[in-house]
Amino acid sequence: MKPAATTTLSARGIVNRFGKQLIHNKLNLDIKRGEIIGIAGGSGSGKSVLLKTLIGLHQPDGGDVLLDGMAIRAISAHDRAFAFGVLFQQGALFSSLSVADNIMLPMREHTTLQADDREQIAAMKLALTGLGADNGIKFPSALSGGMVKRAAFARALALDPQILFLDEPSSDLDPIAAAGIDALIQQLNRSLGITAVIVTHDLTTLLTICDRIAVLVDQSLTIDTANQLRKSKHPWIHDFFHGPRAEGAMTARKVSHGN
Ligand SMILES: Nc1ncnc2c1ncn2[C@@H]1O[C@H](COP(=O)(O)OP(=O)(O)OP(=O)(O)O)[C@@H](O)[C@H]1O
Repeated sequence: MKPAATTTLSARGIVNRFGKQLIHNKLNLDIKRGEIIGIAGGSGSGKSVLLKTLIGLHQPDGGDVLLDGMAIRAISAHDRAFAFGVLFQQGALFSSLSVADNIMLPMREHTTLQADDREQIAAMKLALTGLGADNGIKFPSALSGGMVKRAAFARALALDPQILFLDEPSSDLDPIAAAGIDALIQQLNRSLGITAVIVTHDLTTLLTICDRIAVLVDQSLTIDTANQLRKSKHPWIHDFFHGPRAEGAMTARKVSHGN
């Protein structure tokens, strides 16, 4: 059990709508420093829109997102780049740039680091994500799906962010590669104390590495530990945590946690 932590990112009364479609109805979320929090919910429930809102890429129709008490709309894109590292769903690497150049891009945009230092840092980030510095010269088209995720991970870590956001980090990966990504998130959280926010459908990720889970249902969030959410009487939450896939993931959790 981790010690009680302070809130780092706070969403207050978030409203998002597209035309007549209400996506978020005054939802609240407090992300604690150093936690791994999962965001789950049905397809189209608004998880990606929520993630974009949290990092300031989408301006909500109502409510505010605060980073350490400051409204993120008042924080410059430059400062946000240091606060948030983002791994987008498909990796979103630039295909015309090598892996190392992809990782160095945020450093070129947001720091005055010299080329030698940028290269050294890129090699370090590649090593940190288990990809190996020798993969830096490759282009994204030469990487497997798991390697793309790790390269995108290395880029998300380029500026040593305070909070790492991951949109479906293990989607399209085989179970072994997916477990490797989970282990990497956990390792970064334990060794660097990084806060991680993971949007995922992957029950194994949710049940084995997340301290808390925020479930997006009925345009709002229900947030708790997996054990408490498994007791929920809400039909969607109950079915999500008690379906055959959830029972398999619970078995994996018992093996890794012992409970
Ligand atoms: N820019 C946009 N304009 C109009 N509608 C949008 C826009 N972005 C998202 N939506 C709608 O908002 C809803 C939520 O989308 P979102 O991508 O956040 O869902 P999600 O929970 O991430 O889904 P999935 O799990 O399938 O990725 C969807 O109905 C989507 O069509």
